[in-house]
Amino acid sequence: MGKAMAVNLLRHGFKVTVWNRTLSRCDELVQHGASVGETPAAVIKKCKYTIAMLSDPAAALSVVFDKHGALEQICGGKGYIDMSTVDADTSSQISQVITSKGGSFLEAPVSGSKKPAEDGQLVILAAGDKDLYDQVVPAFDVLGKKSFFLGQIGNGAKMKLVVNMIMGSMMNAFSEGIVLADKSGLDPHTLLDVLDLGAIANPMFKMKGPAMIKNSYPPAFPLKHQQKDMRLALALGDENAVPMPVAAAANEAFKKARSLGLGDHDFSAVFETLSK
Ligand SMILES: NC(=O)C1=CN([C@@H]2O[C@H](COP(=O)(O)OP(=O)(O)OC[C@H]3O[C@@H](n4cnc5c(N)ncnc54)[C@H](OP(=O)(O)O)[C@@H]3O)[C@@H](O)[C@H]2O)C=CC1
Ligand SMILES: O=CCCC(=O)O
Repeated sequence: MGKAMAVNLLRHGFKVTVWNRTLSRCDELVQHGASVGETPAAVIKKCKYTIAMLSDPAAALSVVFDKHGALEQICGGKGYIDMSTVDADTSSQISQVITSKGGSFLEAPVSGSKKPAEDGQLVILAAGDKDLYDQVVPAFDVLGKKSFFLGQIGNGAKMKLVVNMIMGSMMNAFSEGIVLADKSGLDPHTLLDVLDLGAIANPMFKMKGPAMIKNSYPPAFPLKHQQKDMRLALALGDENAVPMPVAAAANEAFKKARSLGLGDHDFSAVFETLSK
């Protein structure tokens, strides 16, 4: 995601300095015109605005708090925008330390996967510092087709988790439907055609269905991240005493898929749990 987003910014004339834990993964971006910062702190030192796109809460915290992390160089006049999918508490911790050093902070997780990231078609769910939001709208306009400003820190994280909880639950129901159609003697391709014409037609079924029928799961949104999002959404449900039996069952299926070694496949690979 980070690579696709950086390429888009470069294409649209933004000056971009990149860092990645595995630094060699920056090479392709250098070919597109990016400079490399040796550490997160070096990126912050050089740039007025820094965007983070990291796997999970532990990674997001590590890049801020660890040695040579963002916190070492953040100061007044600099903005830090975390676009990773994390929980509200992680986001609040980051916001607190960034602002305590005079920096401004925005959480801005995204809907949309690898292709929308490449095409600048993400949906951006921002919350936090409104001034910073207004300053970075030109970059958001390149990265996404629509940005929402959702108010106080945590609201972006929560909205993202609710959306992904629904998506993960739908993927499980969809998988069961394909298997049920197949095992009961129907053509699963016809099922896709029927679904596509009715009230529950959606881009996810349309894009992923044909590959799933062939047991092919080219990674767009890695299954391990979808399971992380189910886990974080269920924790949000715990906090708010919201019963979520459907999401809990979907989370179990994603955990099972991870145990089968499918974590780096697309999250549609949860389909495999139905035949294993
Ligand atoms: N893929 C998708 O379709 C979407 C993903 N997201 C969210 O965006 C985020 C990134 O997803 P995606 O790009 O797919 O994930 P990837 O697994 O492809 O990339 C994860 C990134 O996090 C880095 N990272 C992991 N752990 C650490 C750590 N401890 N310290 C520093 N860096 C670390 C990795 O570095 P390294 O290269 O060294 O491993 C890599 O750059 C996730 O929060 C995901 O949920 C949101 C919308 C869509
Ligand atoms: O967090 C990942 C979302 C993937 C998508 O919206 O297609």
